Amino acid sequence: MRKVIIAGNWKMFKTQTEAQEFLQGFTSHLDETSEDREVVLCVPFTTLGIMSKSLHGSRILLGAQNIHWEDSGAYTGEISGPMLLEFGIRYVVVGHSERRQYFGETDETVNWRLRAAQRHGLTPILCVGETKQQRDAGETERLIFSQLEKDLIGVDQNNLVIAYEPIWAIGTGDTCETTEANRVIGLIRSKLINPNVTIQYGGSVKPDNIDEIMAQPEIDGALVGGASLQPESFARIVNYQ
Ligand SMILES: O=C[C@H](O)COP(=O)(O)O
Repeated sequence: MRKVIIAGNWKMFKTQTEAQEFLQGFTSHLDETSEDREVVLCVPFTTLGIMSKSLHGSRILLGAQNIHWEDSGAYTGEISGPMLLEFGIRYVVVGHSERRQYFGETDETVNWRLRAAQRHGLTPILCVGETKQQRDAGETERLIFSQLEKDLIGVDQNNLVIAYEPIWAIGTGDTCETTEANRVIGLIRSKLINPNVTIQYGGSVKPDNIDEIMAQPEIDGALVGGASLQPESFARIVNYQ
């Protein structure tokens, strides 16, 4: 039985005050019927402290958006596993396309970060996905298989979540056809040693498309950016039918 995980990725949004305001609205909108799924918020480092306190005893789990591969060292601007563990987090996003595109993340550094997360008992959410150009050139499968092959060297597939995020669908409102997302996720699963890895879809997930996305047999959850910033819209996504 595969675990269903709906995760919000706040990216570089929300101050501590805004994070607390979000939680007040969000928790009151969660349905009891959604208890069969895990709810995760991957928040900016600066809100981990306040979120950790506010979520104590709650069903909502906390995640970070990056982790360095070393435990400490001269790496200005980076955050390590032991630093994250102090906040009681369970998940960490690794290899998001924005990290790959704007911050020089490579498959090699993604692999190091994945293994560091697991070394500290955290569950990494590995993001893979193709650009519009790669899709149009018919390179989607080759690119994703290459990412998986390189990123997963030495990674324990029993403590792993994968998010298929077509880059052209991120923040654009241009959602991937649900049947196509299902097809690609099925292909990703076929390349794994552990077929029970939770594989999410990410890219313009909204309250009005989540039911259709989650009805697809290969899709085990969602990694939600923009629509996770508003309490009502993220609660509607978590409460999908
Ligand atoms: O991590 C989340 C994804 O990048 C999706 O972002 P989005 O829901 O704003 O398209």
